Amino acid sequence: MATAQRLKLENIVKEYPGCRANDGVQLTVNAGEIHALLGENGAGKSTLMKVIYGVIQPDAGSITWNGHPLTLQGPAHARELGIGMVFQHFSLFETLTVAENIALSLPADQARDRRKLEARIREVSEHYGMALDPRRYVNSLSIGERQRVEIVRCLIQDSSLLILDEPTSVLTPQEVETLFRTLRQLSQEGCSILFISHKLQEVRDLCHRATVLRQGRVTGECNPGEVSTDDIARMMVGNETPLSTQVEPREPGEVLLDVRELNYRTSDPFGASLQALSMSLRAGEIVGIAGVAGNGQDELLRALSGEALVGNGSIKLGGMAIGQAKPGVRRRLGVAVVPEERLGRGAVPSMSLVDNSLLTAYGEGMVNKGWLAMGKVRDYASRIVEAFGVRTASIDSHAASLSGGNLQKFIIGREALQQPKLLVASHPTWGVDVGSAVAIHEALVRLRDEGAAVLLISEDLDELFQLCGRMGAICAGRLSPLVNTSELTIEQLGQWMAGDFPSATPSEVSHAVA
Ligand SMILES: Nc1ncnc2c1ncn2[C@@H]1O[C@H](COP(=O)(O)OP(=O)(O)OP(=O)(O)O)[C@@H](O)[C@H]1O
Repeated sequence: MATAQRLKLENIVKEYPGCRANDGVQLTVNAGEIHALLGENGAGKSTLMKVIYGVIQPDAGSITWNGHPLTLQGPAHARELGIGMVFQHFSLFETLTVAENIALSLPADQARDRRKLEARIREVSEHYGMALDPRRYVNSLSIGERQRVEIVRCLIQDSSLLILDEPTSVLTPQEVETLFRTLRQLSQEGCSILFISHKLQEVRDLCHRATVLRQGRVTGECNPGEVSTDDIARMMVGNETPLSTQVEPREPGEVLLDVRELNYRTSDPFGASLQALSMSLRAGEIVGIAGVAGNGQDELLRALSGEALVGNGSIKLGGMAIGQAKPGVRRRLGVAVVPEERLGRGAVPSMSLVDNSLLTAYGEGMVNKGWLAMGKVRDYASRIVEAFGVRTASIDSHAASLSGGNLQKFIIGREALQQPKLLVASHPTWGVDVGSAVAIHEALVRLRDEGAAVLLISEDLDELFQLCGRMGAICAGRLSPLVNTSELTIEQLGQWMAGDFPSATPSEVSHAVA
């Protein structure tokens, strides 16, 4: 018996100024199929998903839905037909409850009877093993629970196609397992799933079929279970791009950053206060900090960057106390920072790449006696785009118009090209394709070899083990000992991530670098 075809796209074209994001895309998704959409950063995946969800209209091409031609009027129309989407950045109101949030996307007749809606939320979430209390306020939910709200919201509307845009990048390994169980169950019940991810092993584990996009065009299809992750990566990035970084060990130099007994009380209700955190970083080494999101990583980055000024405990850079120094002063002393959030914190969405370059790299000869040397700013932006392979129509494009991974490459490039003494990088390869991840890793290793200290905060354990000379974990604002990576097993690191470690005393910290 032939499998029912749920969705068929033919010759979809979508053009933006200076860029053909989708260039004649063909795609079919069958009933009950988990279909991966793969491709390098800027390949056109998110654009295609927005076409399918009715957020944008294609310039050309046709969509067939359950055998019938379709012109989507907008997302509400898509939802009515049974097409649901879970975005990379959730669209929930923090001060409303789960049920209130879900009610907002339902037609009025379904949203009115709140009791009935709450019962339905409980029923759907229990059926799919995603425990959710409809009366809880969204601001009290973890990231994984928020994602559940988005998924349940789609399922309540009887979605028969669920689109997930990089759903696992924000989840802990345990949450990923739960999500995959739910997705497999949905697929067995006939729901189709379109799954965008850069994590190729996950795609192999979960997906029945994969379509690969490159520069807006389909370049291949495969059954991911039958090929290796390297084969899939090659389909995405071609033969020339290396798929992994060679990291030669290197003897580090003098202590550059010295943090002692740092206490910092966070005002973020979902963060973790830093408790007597001590560590030392030497010039010419990459030190990694693993941990489940929300355990103090952001607070540590704020304390080191100067976004938060700390008086309790000490931070010294090259022997100079900087705990009370503002971000601008620290930048002048050679501190560069890559925060986790790209839009809003790493870059201003409505500003061009040129202006975003100026924001942190102004010390690179861009300001002369109070006058801006715009030629230099433009040269700097062009150098970033060139050196880090940032795909953009021009350096005058707004940051918000870049694909997620390309903006990430731009921010890393902007910080790395300043040749900092200390780079603090949080999740530098989040949402970045396999080829670009290698380019970013190489940039970090180059900085190390030029004598910089790099603090790498990441949830990607492969990345940490590959790049770091020493590493440890942060849990509930406490830092484990930082030990030589060659002496650390993944099991031990897992225990440390769960908080099972003795507190490192200041003398142990000194010992670690002696
Ligand atoms: N609103 C927009 N204005 C101008 N260009 C855009 C806009 N949205 C996307 N683009 C461009 O379209 C291309 C495809 O972007 P898209 O976000 O679809 O890529 P992607 O495959 O999802 O990438 P990533 O893996 O990095 O998320 C990119 O070159 C991007 O700069």
